[in-house]
Amino acid sequence: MISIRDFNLWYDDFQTLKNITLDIPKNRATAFIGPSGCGKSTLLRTFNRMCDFVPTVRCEGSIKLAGTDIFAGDANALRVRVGMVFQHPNPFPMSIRDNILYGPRRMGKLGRSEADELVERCLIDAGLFDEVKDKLGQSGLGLSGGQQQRLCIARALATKPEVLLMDEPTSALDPLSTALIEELMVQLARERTVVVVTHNMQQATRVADKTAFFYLGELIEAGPTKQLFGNPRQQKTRDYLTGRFS
Ligand SMILES: Nc1ncnc2c1ncn2[C@@H]1O[C@H](COP(=O)(O)OP(=O)(O)OP(=O)(O)O)[C@@H](O)[C@H]1O
Repeated sequence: MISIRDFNLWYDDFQTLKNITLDIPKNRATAFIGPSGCGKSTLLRTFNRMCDFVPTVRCEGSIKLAGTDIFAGDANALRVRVGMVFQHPNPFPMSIRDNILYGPRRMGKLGRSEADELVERCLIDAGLFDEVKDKLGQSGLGLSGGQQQRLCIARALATKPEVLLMDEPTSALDPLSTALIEELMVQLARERTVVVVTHNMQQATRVADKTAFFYLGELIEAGPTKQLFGNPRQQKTRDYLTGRFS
């Protein structure tokens, strides 16, 4: 679904990503792991061109989404296809219903019943419908942290993205909310491509079909999650997984 070839990225003259070549499979979950500062989030953020907002960024190489260069077209059109969920839940200060309709309304007018159906479908897909169905008009900010994160997932699903990027989506949540979101990631990845940055190795083993290990801006190793954790090919991966460095 996403094909990255010889990709390099600099912030000013600091090279953050070095010669990355990687394929992200369609309708699967892929995890990015590695020590803090190795470039996982930077790579994730290039997939929907969030890097465009950082004036000091310079890139070289190619990233294709379903065969098309992501840097060639309009960034907003790309972001409709590539949704994102952040580390800290960030509902907009508006109702649960309006949070979900925010993106679709910017794309065009929606009829009442079409909007109702979309809100219900996104909330069901995000595993939140039963908890909020009687208070869709209330503020999204009144929900618990875990519910807010599921609302953010529902909002990200509303433009029907083919790819969902998740940047440490559970690191601010309690274990129960984390378990719910991990379950959700597995379900979501059946119908769309999910890419998740995580510091939680167990999370990667639970949710990801493929895992990529980064170190100091380089992709050290990528492969099926079972193989990468069970039988890593590179000594550096082995050392990281066994806690020799963090
Ligand atoms: N906007 C920015 N301007 C300058 N440097 C940046 C910017 N964003 C990230 N960096 C630098 O790029 C490097 C990679 O950061 P990035 O956040 O991608 O790493 P990471 O592996 O996701 O780290 P973490 O796990 O701590 O989130 C770091 O050295 C960071 O300081």
